Amino acid sequence: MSDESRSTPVQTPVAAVIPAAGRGVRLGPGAPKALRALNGTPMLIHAVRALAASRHVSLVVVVAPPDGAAEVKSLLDAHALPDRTDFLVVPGGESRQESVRLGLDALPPQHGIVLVHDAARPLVPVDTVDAVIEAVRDGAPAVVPALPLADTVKEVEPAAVAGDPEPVVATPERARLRAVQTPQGFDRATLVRAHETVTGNVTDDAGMVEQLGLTVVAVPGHEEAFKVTRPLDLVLAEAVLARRRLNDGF
Ligand SMILES: Nc1ccn([C@@H]2O[C@H](COP(=O)(O)OP(=O)(O)OP(=O)(O)O)[C@@H](O)[C@H]2O)c(=O)n1
Ligand SMILES: C[C@](O)(CO)[C@H](O)COP(=O)(O)O
Repeated sequence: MSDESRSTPVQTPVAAVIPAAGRGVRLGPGAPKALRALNGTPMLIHAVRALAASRHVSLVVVVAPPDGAAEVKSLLDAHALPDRTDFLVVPGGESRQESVRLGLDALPPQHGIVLVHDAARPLVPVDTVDAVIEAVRDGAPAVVPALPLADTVKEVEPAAVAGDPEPVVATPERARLRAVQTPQGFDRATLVRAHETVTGNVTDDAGMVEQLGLTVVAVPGHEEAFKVTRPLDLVLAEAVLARRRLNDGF
């Protein structure tokens, strides 16, 4: 696309907000999830490097566990990032939504495009990051990376007691479903408006933009952008890192 036909000029600076303030309850006991090691390096550092690998990203805002901002700042100081990338650290909130809002509040004015990326998706490839940025620059107010599903999905009547049988009420057509990842990319003003306007239970930022009545578009996600949620995901993440080392000839 030529630069004249873009709604967001190619020079518009891009910032990434990385919510990293969650506890990681589903991962089991231990340090806050973002600070746990993958192959000896904190998950958060992998995630920050993954976003900073994009030459378009000039600022990374890390939203740290509420009492962990100083520790996160020291970690970032100790692990080199590209010279072109600045970073800020702010303390997070009670929910992912609140943590993202606190990250947005810290952004300097010049960043017109914002990516929101889970620290819990430490291995997203740079091509996925760049595809999201490109789609925002091409005029989409909100962009999600997404993958087709491998499993058939059922809608159920949730059981009152976990583990009890649950009646199946529907089988949505799988071809129309996608599993959504991060980074999700936004025209900044749209994302700020969504966070000012939408309340209630949302599990991703693009869902808030949908509630404003705006169009969200999906671009191809990547299997390595999976979210580290449960213990087996740590095993998978270390295996992906080992495969990368082999491919890189280390
Ligand atoms: N109060 C919160 C909760 C979550 N997150 C971040 O949002 C991302 C996605 O959340 P999830 O994977 O659910 O992480 P946790 O909330 O830590 O996981 P759990 O629900 O198992 O505790 C993570 O990078 C997490 O650190 C955050 O910044 N602030
Ligand atoms: C934002 C997200 O990663 C998109 O798949 C996901 O919705 C986060 O959900 P979680 O319950 O906070 O893990």
